[in-house]
Amino acid sequence: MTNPHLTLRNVSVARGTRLAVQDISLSIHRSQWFGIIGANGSGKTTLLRATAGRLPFATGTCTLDNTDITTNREHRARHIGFAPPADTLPDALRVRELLGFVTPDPDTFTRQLGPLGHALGLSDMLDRWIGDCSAGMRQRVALALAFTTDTGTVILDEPFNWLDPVATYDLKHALQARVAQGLTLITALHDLTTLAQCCTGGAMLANGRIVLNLTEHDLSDANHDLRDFEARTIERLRH
Ligand SMILES: Nc1ncnc2c1ncn2[C@@H]1O[C@H](COP(=O)(O)OP(=O)(O)OP(=O)(O)O)[C@@H](O)[C@H]1O
Repeated sequence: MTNPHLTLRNVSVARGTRLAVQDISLSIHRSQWFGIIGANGSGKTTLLRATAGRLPFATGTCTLDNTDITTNREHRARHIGFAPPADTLPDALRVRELLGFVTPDPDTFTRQLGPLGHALGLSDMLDRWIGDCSAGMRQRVALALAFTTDTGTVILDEPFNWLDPVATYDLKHALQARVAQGLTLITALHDLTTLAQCCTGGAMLANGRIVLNLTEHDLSDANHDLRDFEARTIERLRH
C-alpha cells in the first residue's frame, strides 16, 4: 500500500473549555472516500473543521503528503477544499457574486465542475440571491465552494443534508466518479447505506474518540449485507 495522503496522529481539538475531539489517529489514502459516522455531538464537525484548518489542533500532529502541517492552518485551508455551513452563506449576495470572490469566472467554474455542477444544479442558480435560496439550494452552493480550491482533497460535512432524492443520487454518483479519478474525499455521514456503498475507509466517533475503524474489507462486506451492517452499527451507536 502507498504512503497515506493525510495522517492524523493523537489529535485533540478544543471547543470552548473542553476537548470535543480526543486522541484521534487516522490515515487516509489518495483517491479514497473516507466516511465518519457518530451520534449528534460526537465530534465529527469539530474533527473535520480542524483538519480543514478552520480550527486549531490542541494536541497531536497532522501531515499531508508527509509534510507536517499541524500548526499551519493556512496550509490546511489552502490545500483542503471545505464546504462552509450552508446557513452561514451571505443572504445579500447573488450566487454568482459569492463564487466570484473565490474563482475568477463563475460561469467557467460551473462548466468545469461537469457532472458535479450538473448534480448541484449550479448553472440555474447563478443569478439567484442567496437570501432567496431554499435550504437545499444553499447546501448546493456551499458544496460547490468546496471545489473552488482545485486541490484534489475535499472535506464535506454531511453533504447530503437538505438535498432532494435526485440531487442526492446525482451527487453521490458524481462524487464517486471524482474519487475514481483521484479525489480524496472525507465526509461526515449519517446515512449508513452511503457509507457502505461509497466509502473505502471509515471511522465511528463517540464522545470525541474513535470507537470503531472500518476498513475497505469491512465496508465491502457491509455493502453485501446492508441490513446486517445497519443493525450492527445502530446497536453500536446506541450504546
Ligand atoms: N462552538 C462551540 N463551543 C463549545 N462547544 C461546542 C461548539 N461547537 C460544538 N461544541 C461541542 O463539541 C461537541 C462536538 O460537537 P460537533 O459539532 O463536533 O459534533 P457532531 O458529531 O458534528 O454533531 P452533529 O451530528 O450533531 O452535527 C459537542 O459536545 C458540542 O456541544
